[in-house]
Amino acid sequence: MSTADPAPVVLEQVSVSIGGRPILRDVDLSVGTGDTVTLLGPNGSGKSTLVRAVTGLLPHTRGTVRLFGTPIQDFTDWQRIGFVPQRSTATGGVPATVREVVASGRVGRRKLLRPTSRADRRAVESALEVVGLADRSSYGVSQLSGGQQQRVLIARALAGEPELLVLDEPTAGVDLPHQQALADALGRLKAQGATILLVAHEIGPMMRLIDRSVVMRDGLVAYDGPPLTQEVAAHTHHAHDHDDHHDHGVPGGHDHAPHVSSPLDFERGHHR
Ligand SMILES: Nc1ncnc2c1ncn2[C@@H]1O[C@H](COP(=O)(O)OP(=O)(O)OP(=O)(O)O)[C@@H](O)[C@H]1O
Repeated sequence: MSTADPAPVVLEQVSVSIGGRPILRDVDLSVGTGDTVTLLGPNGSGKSTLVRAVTGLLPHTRGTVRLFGTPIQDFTDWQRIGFVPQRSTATGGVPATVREVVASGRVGRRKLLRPTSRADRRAVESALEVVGLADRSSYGVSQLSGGQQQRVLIARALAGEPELLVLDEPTAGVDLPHQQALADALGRLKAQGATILLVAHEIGPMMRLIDRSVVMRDGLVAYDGPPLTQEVAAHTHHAHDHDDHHDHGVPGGHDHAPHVSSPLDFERGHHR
């Protein structure tokens, strides 16, 4: 891909309010073609809100969000973007098989009313292999464990072969061998020129892919720079608050289980 391509993600002075409460405040962020950027930060700092604004799930109140150079309100090429939502926000209670959910990741790529192509089937098979669920493809998603359901969501996004992949804590509840498999799959996507924006508490084996880290705090970008070391990134809950936003320490940080609902929960009536 040429460097003249517009950056896949550009946020300029973006603010998001929910119920009148400011959640993101004047966020500037640019993710260039082929970059892998990890979003870090303590619980409630606005990471999920940011990725929901980037994926069009949440409207921004001020500023500009551009995807591949197009203001998000005019953007229609959604098949270029893959999204892995936070765990348990999109699979609970869905009466669908693993293969159906993964194949739904191809929908944006298919021509209207055309049967699935060989490329569709190959992409679905390969995504199922990557997450280690090929032998469970006919299982109902609700029969699977939480970690396996998370792997289904990852496979769905990979099946779409996106140019921009946004993942919100994809490895929460996923065991180490499957984290490694995901890192390998993301590495292959990256080698093909894909751009990756990753919210993560546990970077684990994905550390080697990271080009840049952005740390959120209280709805602001508190750090944007070289990747944080694996040790620092993996122990955010031990880090002390840093007021110097240009060092490599993580400002603040409490690791936790995600607890904030996503709009998908509301669609499915899963209020938490
Ligand atoms: N749907 C919502 N309704 C009300 N408040 C919300 C909603 N979504 C997020 N918030 C609030 O916005 C703030 C930022 O939440 P967000 O989920 O973006 O943080 P986060 O950094 O992703 O944290 P986590 O790691 O817990 O997911 C929190 O104070 C949260 O309570």
